[in-house]
Amino acid sequence: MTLLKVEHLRKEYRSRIKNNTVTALSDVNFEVEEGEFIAIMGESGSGKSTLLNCIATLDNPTAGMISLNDQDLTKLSDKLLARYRRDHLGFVFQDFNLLDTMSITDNIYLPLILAKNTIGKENKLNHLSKQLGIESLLNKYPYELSGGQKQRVAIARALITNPDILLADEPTGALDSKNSSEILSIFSQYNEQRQTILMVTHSSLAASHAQRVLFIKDGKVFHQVYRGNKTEQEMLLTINDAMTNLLGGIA
Ligand SMILES: Nc1ncnc2c1ncn2[C@@H]1O[C@H](COP(=O)(O)OP(=O)(O)OP(=O)(O)O)[C@@H](O)[C@H]1O
Repeated sequence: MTLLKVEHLRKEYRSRIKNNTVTALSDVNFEVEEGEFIAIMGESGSGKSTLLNCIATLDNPTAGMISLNDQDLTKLSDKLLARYRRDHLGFVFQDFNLLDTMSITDNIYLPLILAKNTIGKENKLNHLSKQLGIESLLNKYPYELSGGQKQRVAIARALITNPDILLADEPTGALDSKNSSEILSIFSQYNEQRQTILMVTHSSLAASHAQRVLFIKDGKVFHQVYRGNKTEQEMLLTINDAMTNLLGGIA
């Protein structure tokens, strides 16, 4: 079943000083099936974060349509959007975005508290913290944790509401290779349990965990590769080939 549809998405930014217009996205079209794990790649400034922010309803598109479960997000009022974001979307960021004044437990509970949906919160926390290996961290504070531990906590916080889609912007960008690989394995495991994931990344190694990679250039999706039956290693070679042949290399 199609979960997410992006049609003719356009985003322009107007500079206040010179009245210049920057076209971050010119005409983006793609669909995501339920249970897919998709990576979005493209060179710096190609519009990856803008695209993710529009899907996350954190930014307003200039034109076009984004629908999740047949609900057109571009037509919702700000109040309904905030609710929609809370109830249906999960977020993981490069810099974790945990609140230092709250314990790990309270950080993970936060989306449930904001959604006023705290019934069974202890069971949800127990389940996720076991899966993510963070049980011993629950009474600590974010500043006491390593980057890899913080990202596991951020994943628990993103998944505690059981979101339709997990949106991740460079989730391994601040991690060393060992922690990156652990976080990507966690994504793959949740994807095997049918969690839909959309991840922006610079890293072809990170993208090789996905089932499909979309390449953005000049504000459009201009190429995609499918994992199919390829191993991660074979997928990595395919992605690197695509980058070399089609983009002239991405940093
Ligand atoms: N708030 C903004 N105001 C003006 N221009 C912006 C704004 N946000 C992004 N842009 C411009 O839109 C274009 C796309 O930016 P975006 O951050 O989406 O790219 P990106 O592919 O995520 O880049 P990177 O990989 O470097 O993070 C760039 O030209 C950028 O300068």
